[in-house]
Amino acid sequence: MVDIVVIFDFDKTIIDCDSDNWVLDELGATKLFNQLLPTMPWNPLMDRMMKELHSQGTKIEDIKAVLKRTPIHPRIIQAIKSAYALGCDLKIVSDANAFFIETILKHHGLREYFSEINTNPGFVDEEGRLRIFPHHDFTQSPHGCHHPCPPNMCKGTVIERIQASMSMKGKKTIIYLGDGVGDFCPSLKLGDGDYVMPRKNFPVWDLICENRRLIKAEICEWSNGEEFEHVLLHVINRISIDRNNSDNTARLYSIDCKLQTLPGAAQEKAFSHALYVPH
Ligand SMILES: Cc1ncc(C[n+]2csc(CCOP(=O)(O)O)c2C)c(N)n1
Ligand SMILES: [Mg+2]
Repeated sequence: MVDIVVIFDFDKTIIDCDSDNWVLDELGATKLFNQLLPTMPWNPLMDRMMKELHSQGTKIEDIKAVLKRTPIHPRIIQAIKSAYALGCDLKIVSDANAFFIETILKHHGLREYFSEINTNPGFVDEEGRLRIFPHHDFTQSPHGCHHPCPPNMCKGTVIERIQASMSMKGKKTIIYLGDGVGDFCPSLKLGDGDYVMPRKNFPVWDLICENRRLIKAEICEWSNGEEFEHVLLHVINRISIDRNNSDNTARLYSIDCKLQTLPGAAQEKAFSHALYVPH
């Protein structure tokens, strides 16, 4: 049994673009988006853009078709399946939205590999319009984090909640993968024994390099789909081997304690036997 939780960012980590920009570009809405961006926060603007597209006749099926074409590296799909098969608990923490993420994951048959998706709510309303809301409602109160987190989501707060639930379930190690400035705060929350996998030459990697002393987790960088798979599976293997070694040490120690109560010849016989007993 592996007790590892793997937490993935989504945009530019699982998929190879920013999903919001991908959808707006593909539907020809980028110009209006850029005009309005100086006047509105990101989430309300995405919601507004979906309203504009809806009123111009864009259907949910058109948005889904664009999402299904989102670039994703085949080795990343395989890495997710392998990490799951090795017994890891997989979760997503993303500043994209639930509709985009779920549509893309379902298209690749990946939805059921994840036990949790923490992101901005996104759903289709009764008029067939996609609505997008902030994960954290910053109009009520700021989330209060001083790290470079967007106003609608502090991923560090999400990680702290996951850490609290892990300690109740006896899960021990986090592997966190991300690329953006919003992935720095959760990286700071990781402890000794955890792993952070920043995407090399992306904003979170720069922040981690500049603040190495603040990071308690082991840092394992990656830059493309092949490295994502290779590094992630290597880290999972290493944790499993370390865990087995410490379990074996504990088991041999307990055998040793029992043997010391036996007389000499019986001790030797029992010890050679004990080493070959499969567990
Ligand atoms: C002030 C401000 N600027 C930009 C954004 C939007 N934003 C930044 S990175 C990103 C992709 C995140 O997906 P992931 O977390 O999966 O990488 C998005 C949607 C924002 N919320 N606030
Ligand atoms: Mg990202």
